[in-house]
Amino acid sequence: MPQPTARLMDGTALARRTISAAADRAAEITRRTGTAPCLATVLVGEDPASVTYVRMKRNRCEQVGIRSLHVALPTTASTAELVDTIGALSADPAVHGILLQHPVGPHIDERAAFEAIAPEKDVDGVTMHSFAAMGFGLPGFVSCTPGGILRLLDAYGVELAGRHAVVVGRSPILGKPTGLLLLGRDATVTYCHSRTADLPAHLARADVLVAAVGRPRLILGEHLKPGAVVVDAGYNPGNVGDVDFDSAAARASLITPVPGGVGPMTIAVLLEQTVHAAGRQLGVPATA
Ligand SMILES: Nc1nc(=O)c2c([nH]1)NC[C@@H]1CN(c3ccc(C(=O)N[C@@H](CCC(=O)O)C(=O)O)cc3)C=[N+]21
Repeated sequence: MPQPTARLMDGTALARRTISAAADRAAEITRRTGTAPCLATVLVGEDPASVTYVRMKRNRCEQVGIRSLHVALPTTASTAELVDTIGALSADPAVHGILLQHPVGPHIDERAAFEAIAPEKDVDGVTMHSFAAMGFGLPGFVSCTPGGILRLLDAYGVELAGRHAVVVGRSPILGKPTGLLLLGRDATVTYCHSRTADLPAHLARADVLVAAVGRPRLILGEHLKPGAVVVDAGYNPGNVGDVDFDSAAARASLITPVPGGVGPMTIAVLLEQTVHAAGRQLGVPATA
């Protein structure tokens, strides 16, 4: 029996457009102030996936005219050292945005480290200040992956108001803020997580499903409501998502691929927020 095939939500193409606009804005800021926007990236330890992600972000920065300043700390760094490092970047007028790559290792108080990021430099949307703004629906920096997810849904005309969105995962920088943003757009939001009883019963009721749990191919086509919109925000080793793409694509109406879906949009939002932060700190108001 031939199955309808979902349309792809192409994160690579949307990211290219978003990044090109950010590059124009970065050039304008540099031209008017003589100072290029600057993102500081902070990495603790040498986890190979984290090293790769940070390198990707820095390469992308350089391509669009954002300077990047990298701070690598050893795995043995203490919370106090990390907080001091981030505090110094927060106070440095040459730095406009700060990204602390997650995870930082179990011996570090990650929340304390994130909170050392000055709110006006929190271009990764990880501080309590940014989280509260997301919750209240106020302007501010959004968590990059959740922000990228909303941009994808908007670009493909996905209606959110009144629809049932199911978020699988509740991590502080991914699942939880994604639910807040969806709620802010008047979706009816259900969070599922490791303690959820009968996950399939919730999945079957999702008009919009966001998988953000980090369990390879947890979600199968048979779990989906026919015609569901499926966003795979899972990042697992080897570029494998949380959704079993082939079976899900046979049942969904729209779906993000991995790679080429949410990942590129995460970086696009980071760059966009970095140039926005730089524009404000350097006193170059947005023209458009
Ligand atoms: N503070 C913090 N903020 C983050 O935003 C953050 C983080 N920590 N820790 C790790 C995760 C992971 N992450 C990704 C970003 C882009 C791709 C991405 O662009 N992936 C490409 C594939 C890349 C390839 O080809 O290897 C894609 O999906 O098409 C993936 C994963 C951001 N994260």
